[in-house]
Amino acid sequence: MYQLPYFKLLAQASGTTTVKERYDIDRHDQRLRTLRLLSILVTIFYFSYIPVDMYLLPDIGLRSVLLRIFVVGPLVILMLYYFGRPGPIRHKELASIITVSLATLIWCLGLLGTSDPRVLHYFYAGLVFQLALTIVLAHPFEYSVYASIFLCVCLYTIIWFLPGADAEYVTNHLVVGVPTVVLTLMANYRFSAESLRLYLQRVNAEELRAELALHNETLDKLSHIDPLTGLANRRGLNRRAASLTRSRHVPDQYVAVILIDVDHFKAFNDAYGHDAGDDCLRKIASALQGACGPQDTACRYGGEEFLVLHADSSNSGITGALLAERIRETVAKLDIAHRKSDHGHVTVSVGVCAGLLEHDEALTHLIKAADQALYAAKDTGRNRVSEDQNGSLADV
Ligand SMILES: Nc1nc2c(ncn2[C@@H]2O[C@H](COP(=O)(O)OP(=O)(O)OP(=O)(O)O)[C@@H](O)[C@H]2O)c(=O)[nH]1
Repeated sequence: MYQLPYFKLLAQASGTTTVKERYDIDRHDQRLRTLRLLSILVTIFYFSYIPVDMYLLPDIGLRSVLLRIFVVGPLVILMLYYFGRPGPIRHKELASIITVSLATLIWCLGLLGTSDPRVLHYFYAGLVFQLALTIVLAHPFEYSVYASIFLCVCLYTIIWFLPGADAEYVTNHLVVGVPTVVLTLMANYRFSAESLRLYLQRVNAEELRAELALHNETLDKLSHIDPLTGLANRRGLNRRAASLTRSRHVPDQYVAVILIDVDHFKAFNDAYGHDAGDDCLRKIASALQGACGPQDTACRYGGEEFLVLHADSSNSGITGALLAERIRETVAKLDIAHRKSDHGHVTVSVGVCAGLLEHDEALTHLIKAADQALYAAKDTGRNRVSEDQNGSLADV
């Protein structure tokens, strides 16, 4: 069977629930705020008609005042109280529809007591209730349809009991009434469908934004990680160094830069193949991480070159030179066979330089010095640690 697009959208699944349920929950506060404000405005409008009653139909003026104040008044207070209670927004919207419908019924019953024929002109004001329901309060379309049917039954039943009403008068009234009901319901349908469409658009945009943020986070992580070893890459190192430089807790961060280069790695690749070379780099990377403390950052600095940024802010007493020696030993203990090495297994040469990370360029200077120390370690036989001590090199 054909279903209006608005109802089709409402019935669609949204996660574990339907769009309708999610729409009602997500928009509860906003819809309640609007409902409360508009209900108060419609009530003021309703009560402002008391002088009109008294002027047009003085014989029922008092009855009108009493009905409006002592019957509709408490109904409105009850409705506003109910708005403040926890509960689904649809129940609150239903409560406001019932209030308007009862106010219409009470107004109609009030008019029944008059013998003044001018009541027929005034009865057109009954259609204002229709406007309030469908356009001003702009309830969900399905509720507006039910309420409109109730209003029509109410108005066009009572009309026959008004003084002077006949078939011709009722026909004239219908000529205005029917288009009012149909057109305001059409407008209400558009409001309901449009507000649901906007809501869904916003939900989609939010979901896309969250997805994008997640992708960005993953991309950010990937861009700071070396894919072969899983260690930080140069970008990751720079970020860590920048965070140390700007650390407020340690104004002048004392660090050691430890540069590690695999010895005779070209020969290793030539002897065992590139895949075995990759595997060797992965093993050395995980050995590095094992030797480092939680404050240290191990990164793959280049092809077969690694760098550890040692920041001993917890004052454990482990100096850069000590850590460098530990790294050298750990790699040697891996005992990765290397028949082209004098030692028979893979070894590393290490250069160390310690200093203050007081500004952004400090890291570059420390790396240069550590690199000099690394050259010295290579030149003096490899498989050793060499330390740069303020420009002069020393073996550890
Ligand atoms: N398997 C593998 N090899 C790499 C990778 N990156 C660089 N290499 C190789 O590492 C080797 C480095 O060689 P060299 O710079 O000559 O240094 P070396 O042979 O280690 O000699 P020394 O450093 O003087 O002891 C080159 O053969 C590169 O191809 C990598 O990601 N995987």
